[in-house]
Amino acid sequence: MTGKHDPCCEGADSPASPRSWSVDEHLADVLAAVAPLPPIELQLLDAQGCRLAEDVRAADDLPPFDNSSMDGYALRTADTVRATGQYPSVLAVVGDIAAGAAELPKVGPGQAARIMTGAPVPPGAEAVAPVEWTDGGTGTGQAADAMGAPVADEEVRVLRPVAEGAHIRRRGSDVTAGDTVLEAGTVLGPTQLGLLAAIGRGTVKVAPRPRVVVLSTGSELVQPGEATGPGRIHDSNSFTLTAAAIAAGAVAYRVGGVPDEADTLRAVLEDQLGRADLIVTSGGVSVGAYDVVKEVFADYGGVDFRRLRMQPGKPQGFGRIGAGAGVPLLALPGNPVSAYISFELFVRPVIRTMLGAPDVHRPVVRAATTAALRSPAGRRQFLRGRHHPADGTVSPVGGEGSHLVGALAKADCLIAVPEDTTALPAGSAVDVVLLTD
Ligand SMILES: Nc1nc2c(c(=O)[nH]1)N[C@H]1C(S)=C(S)[C@@H](COP(=O)(O)OP(=O)(O)OC[C@H]3O[C@@H](n4cnc5c(N)ncnc54)[C@H](O)[C@@H]3O)O[C@H]1N2
Ligand code: MOO
Repeated sequence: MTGKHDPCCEGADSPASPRSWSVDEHLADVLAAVAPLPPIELQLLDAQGCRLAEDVRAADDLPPFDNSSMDGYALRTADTVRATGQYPSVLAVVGDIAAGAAELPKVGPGQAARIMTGAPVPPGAEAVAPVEWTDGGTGTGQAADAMGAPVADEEVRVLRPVAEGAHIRRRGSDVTAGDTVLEAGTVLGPTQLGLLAAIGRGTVKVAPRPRVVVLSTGSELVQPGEATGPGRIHDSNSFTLTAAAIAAGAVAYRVGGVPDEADTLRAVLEDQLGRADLIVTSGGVSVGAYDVVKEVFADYGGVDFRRLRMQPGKPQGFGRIGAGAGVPLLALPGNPVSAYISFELFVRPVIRTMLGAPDVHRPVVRAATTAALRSPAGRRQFLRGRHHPADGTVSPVGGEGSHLVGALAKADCLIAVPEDTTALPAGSAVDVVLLTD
């Protein structure tokens, strides 16, 4: 936004609002205000990546009937006991069974039916000889008598004995009717969705992905692809935050570049409220003269603006807006690094909580810093870093400035320096928040 003082990370605290919150206090307050979303029934492909909200049982056996695993001939094993390449068993072909066939010929002694992979095993047959174990047969197996009953038109020579059950996939050998095939809490990927389809489920009950509206405010913002002009910059936050919301498991809607005009912001919010389970804004939460975000949220009531004892990400807003219980809203600072780190520390856990995910927080590991670190007294600092798991070290990337998006894009972790620490020599052990999904 315009009219802002130096957006450095150590802006002066306002004497009018002396209270400040720790990172942990703010996180606890934010998480206390949200809960897992109620489950919904979704079409299978809409449920990809979602967590099952029910135990799923199979209504029927899988496979649902005995069927052939090979293209070949269904036959009786006794007919092939003495079969060899030199002295094949010669069987009369009494039918031709394609996958999906409903009418099946009966296979009697001395008979065989040509059968395709996946086709039902006909009555009387005890095994399937793959076509490679035969001479390939000499007919189509489709001849019928005057009454339409199948008759042997040609023959097939079987070149070796075929054991009982050979190349037959038995009914229920995969899944038995009544089995719990997937348990509540399972994340639905391609193979789980395939299993649901295989047992005939068209829809499934899941924890829905939260619908997150990401909105960046600031009259200086220009959308990427458009020319900037004097004093203008490209809106990057709405992309970072939308992508981060999707990576966290949400469905995200990006609303980029809402100018610092109260009426416009109000209208956009009204418009977006209907499709949001969560609203995330960036910009306008500090003390600038044009920070209309605070003004507009004040109209809704219920949005609290705070200063946190952290760097970056000091100014934060959160609450609920809209009718009834309202929609939870997190208002993040505009500085791009501040916005992203605020997302990782507060918004991501909110999304994970709404998803009912067991892993709400990013993993934290200990590592030795490869460089000396310094940090402001009384604030937990989150430096950007690269983690080297092979030797248990972490290297800071870029400086402290909360505008450094170039360095941010090279980082794969955050280095957390505690509030009471102002300097750490190289080699010191630090907490490292891993950012890789
Ligand atoms: N007098 C004070 N000034 C500032 C303080 C303070 O305590 N006293 N705090 C500083 C800190 S810390 C932060 S963080 C920022 C937060 O400011 P806002 O949330 O009001 O954000 P803006 O003023 O709108 O923007 C700050 C900065 O970020 C750029 N920005 C904003 N939105 C985007 C976007 N979508 N994409 C890319 N860049 C964006 C904006 O142009 C500014 O440079 O306040 C400090 N000031
Ligand atoms: O840049 Mo500001 O560092 O606190 O969020």
